[in-house]
Amino acid sequence: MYESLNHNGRTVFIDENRYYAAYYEQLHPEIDAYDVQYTTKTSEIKDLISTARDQIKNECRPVQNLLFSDCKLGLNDLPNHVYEIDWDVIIVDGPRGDWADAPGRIQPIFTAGVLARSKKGGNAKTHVFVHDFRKDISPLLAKCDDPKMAEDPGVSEVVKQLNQACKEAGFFYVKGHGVPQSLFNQVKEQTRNFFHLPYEEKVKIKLTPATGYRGYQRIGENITKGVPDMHEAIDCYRELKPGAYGDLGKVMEGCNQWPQDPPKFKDMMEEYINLCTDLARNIMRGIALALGGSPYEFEGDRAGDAFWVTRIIGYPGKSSENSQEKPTHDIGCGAHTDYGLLTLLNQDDDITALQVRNRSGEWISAPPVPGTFVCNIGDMLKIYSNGLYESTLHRVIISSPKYRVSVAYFYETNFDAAVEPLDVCKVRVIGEAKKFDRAVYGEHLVKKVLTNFVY
Ligand SMILES: N=C(N)NCCCC[C@H](N)C(=O)O
Ligand SMILES: O=C(O)CCC(=O)C(=O)O
Ligand SMILES: [Fe+2]
Repeated sequence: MYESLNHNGRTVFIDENRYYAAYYEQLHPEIDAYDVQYTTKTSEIKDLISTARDQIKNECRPVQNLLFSDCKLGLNDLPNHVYEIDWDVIIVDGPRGDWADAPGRIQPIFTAGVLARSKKGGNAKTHVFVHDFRKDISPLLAKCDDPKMAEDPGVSEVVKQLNQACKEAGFFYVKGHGVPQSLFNQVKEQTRNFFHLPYEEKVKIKLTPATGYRGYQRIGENITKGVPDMHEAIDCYRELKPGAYGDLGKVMEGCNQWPQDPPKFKDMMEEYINLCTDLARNIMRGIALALGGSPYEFEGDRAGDAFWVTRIIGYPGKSSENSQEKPTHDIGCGAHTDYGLLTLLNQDDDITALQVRNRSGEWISAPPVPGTFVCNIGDMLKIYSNGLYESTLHRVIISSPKYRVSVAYFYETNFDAAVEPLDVCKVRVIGEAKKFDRAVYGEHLVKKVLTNFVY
């Protein structure tokens, strides 16, 4: 990649592992690779930032020659010429920062900033890209049962990031989520095993109106805006006691239908769903704080008895030698928004297919990041937030020949919740014409489910 992007220029690669740097140089003789020693720890982040602020006029000046600098945030042991070149592009994609003793990216980020600002050769810009978008929500999870969680600095950092992500993108990746990696990956593996079975086997748990729309649907059976989606799926919903929500609940009444094969599929999924429910409730506490409310805003009558939906999905590959049915087009799932509060998506590690529409109307890929959930906001949270947060349009486009699986967990409000903007949000979007009508979640869901299939 570096070679094709860089025409007659030079590329320097920096890594904290001396052996890796040497190996990299061997692989790419046109690149110079150097090793570097990071001296920070992510656990010191607060001190480091306040030192930098105190020293902004002295050691940690934004424009300076780092070779002679004592700023703790700067890297000063790289080869001299690295500081002298007017770089066009700097990419920061390391080192790791996901545990307390990890170095974190504060040194490369600070250094890149100084190099960009300290150019000698006129006005040309240096572009700095920082790859660091995964939200580690573990500080929030650690304090989620503490009513004073908002006062914890780790929690308030997560809340700030959630607010920014929900406002700007409507989508974010979550790590540090506490779902064991083995289970996280196992649900995808067993999903793959299920869809690999012959149709006769899968159709034993067929979805019909009589099953409360629970069970297996073949490729093309789900419809989005009139177009059949090129996916097969098992749909599951929280089970409702008969008559629980009167006529409204009737459509969704029924028992989930679990396959016999793979064995223990039901047990695995129920364990997974329970963990997702806890996780989503806790992320919603963070989002409640982000909206300026109490952490428990989405409990009680709103989502204290949360309804949930789980879709276990398989997408045939493009040339589909690996699937029983040929896809007739490449739309795995047409553009839609999700219906409830928050979606936790566990997608296959090595295939990019999910796309999200940004505020300028462009479709942006949301590639898999192993071990993380992709989260997005649903229609009910858009209403609660009075439109401060958008329920983002997304779709799945098939371009890989490989069969792709994903497991989407949807955390919703109470089935009978009457949803309207929170008071704290009405205040925040004052003067804006946008105002949302009240919606009853169960009505919204039933309306969607009844148009998702033609029976
Ligand atoms: N429960 C949720 N969110 N399901 C999302 C499925 C989106 C596709 C569906 N055919 C539609 O048109 O909505
Ligand atoms: O499979 C995916 O990546 C997304 C699925 C999805 O958006 C949905 O089922 O609502
Ligand atoms: Fe979706």
